[in-house]
Amino acid sequence: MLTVGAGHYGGCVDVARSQDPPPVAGGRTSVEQHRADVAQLLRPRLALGDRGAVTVPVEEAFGRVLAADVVARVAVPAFRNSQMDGFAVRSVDVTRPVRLPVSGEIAAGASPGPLVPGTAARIMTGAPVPDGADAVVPVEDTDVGRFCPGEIPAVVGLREPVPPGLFVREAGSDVAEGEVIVPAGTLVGPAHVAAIAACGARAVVWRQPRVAVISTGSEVVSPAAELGAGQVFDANGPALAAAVRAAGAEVVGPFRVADAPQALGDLLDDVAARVDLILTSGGVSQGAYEVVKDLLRSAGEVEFRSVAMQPGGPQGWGTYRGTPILTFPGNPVSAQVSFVVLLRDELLRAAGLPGRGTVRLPLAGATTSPAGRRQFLRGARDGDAVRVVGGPGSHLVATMARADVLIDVPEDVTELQAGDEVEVWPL
Ligand SMILES: Nc1nc2c(c(=O)[nH]1)N[C@H]1C(S)=C(S)[C@@H](COP(=O)(O)OP(=O)(O)OC[C@H]3O[C@@H](n4cnc5c(N)ncnc54)[C@H](O)[C@@H]3O)O[C@H]1N2
Ligand code: MOO
Repeated sequence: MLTVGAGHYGGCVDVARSQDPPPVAGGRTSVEQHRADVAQLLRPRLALGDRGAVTVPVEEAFGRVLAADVVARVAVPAFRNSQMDGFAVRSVDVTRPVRLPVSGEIAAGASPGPLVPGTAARIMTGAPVPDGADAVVPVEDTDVGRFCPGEIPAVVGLREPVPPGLFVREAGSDVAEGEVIVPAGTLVGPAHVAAIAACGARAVVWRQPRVAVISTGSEVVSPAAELGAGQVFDANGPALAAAVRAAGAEVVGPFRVADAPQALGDLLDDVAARVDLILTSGGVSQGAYEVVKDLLRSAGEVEFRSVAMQPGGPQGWGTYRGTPILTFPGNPVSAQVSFVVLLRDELLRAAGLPGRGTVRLPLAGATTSPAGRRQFLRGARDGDAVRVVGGPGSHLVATMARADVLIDVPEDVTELQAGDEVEVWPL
């Protein structure tokens, strides 16, 4: 007899099969019901304001929600400076066309002394306007015409009277020192990053949810390894880690663990205390070595059920030592679809980010779908319509990379024609 099972298992581990949920319609739970159960599990534990605040450098503030007002550490501009490359003058010296001697040059970054009355100083954009000067005449409006490096003209001819304040940017004209520049609760975007940086401030943001990502399976090896017989590269760890990050959360891991309950238990014990959510893939169907199901049935408060969706049918949800845990099926398309349909919006919400939503689009061509399962077909936008990409198989991980949406086909729909409207989830 050929025996090549997981050596970590003894005989048949028929642990508490009676814990299976009572069957609902067709023995499966609807996607809506499971989404609602996942939301009920996660929302109280992942509330944005409950995770504590952290101070981060401005470079790390993008995409985070401010837990406190950001206050300007300096005024902006911090000093009176020139808005143009030109000549700094006293407006009282230029009430009519005049020629003024050029008394010096002020480049950006300089710290000039006061302007000698009755003279002009060559000045560059952003350079401090010297005390005494109250206006800047752009070089192209003078008889100098344009600047050359190191060649300071002796005299400049100014053709028109100059009003006070011309092309001078006053200190604090954008924001005053101590002013609130971005209020608490703001989702930090690029313009906020610029404002926070320009004011020399740091950002106090809500800590991101921390999610441990665990791939299970004795056949699963690092994508950097050589592939042995019967092995597969770990696609789920990297994929779920990327998806978690894209949804505004921090990743702990990703980890890989063999079909060995003791090893998985040790890893869960280690991560449970330091994350807000544990995400596993694999080990939840009907095989002899379903490490996740077998361990968590006895050691955790986790329920397993069959959800009426494909891919992503076998699902578990609950807690492990008080930490929420979701167990996704191992097929790589199933794991990714599970994330999009069940978890993505919850993580986005926990990070204070908007959900991705769905849209309705017409199908570019006819397709079929099995009865009784809500299908999440891979699709690609095609002009104003959407077309199916590849087949329904949940192992088609490389094909999925050509898709940019999931096409949601309801349980009772078995045939769709070109032009029929379908619900579409963006990937
Ligand atoms: N008798 C039954 N068998 C299966 C059923 C069923 O209802 N009855 N359900 C099928 C469905 S649907 C799914 S989905 C899978 C789920 O299985 P598991 O969650 O136990 O996952 P595994 O068996 O560990 O792996 C499934 C498949 O995916 C590959 N895999 C796993 N992890 C990774 C990874 N990190 N990266 C890449 N590929 C991975 C693994 O090698 C298997 O090929 O069960 C069906 N069976
Ligand atoms: O439900 Mo499984 O996730 O079909 O492939």
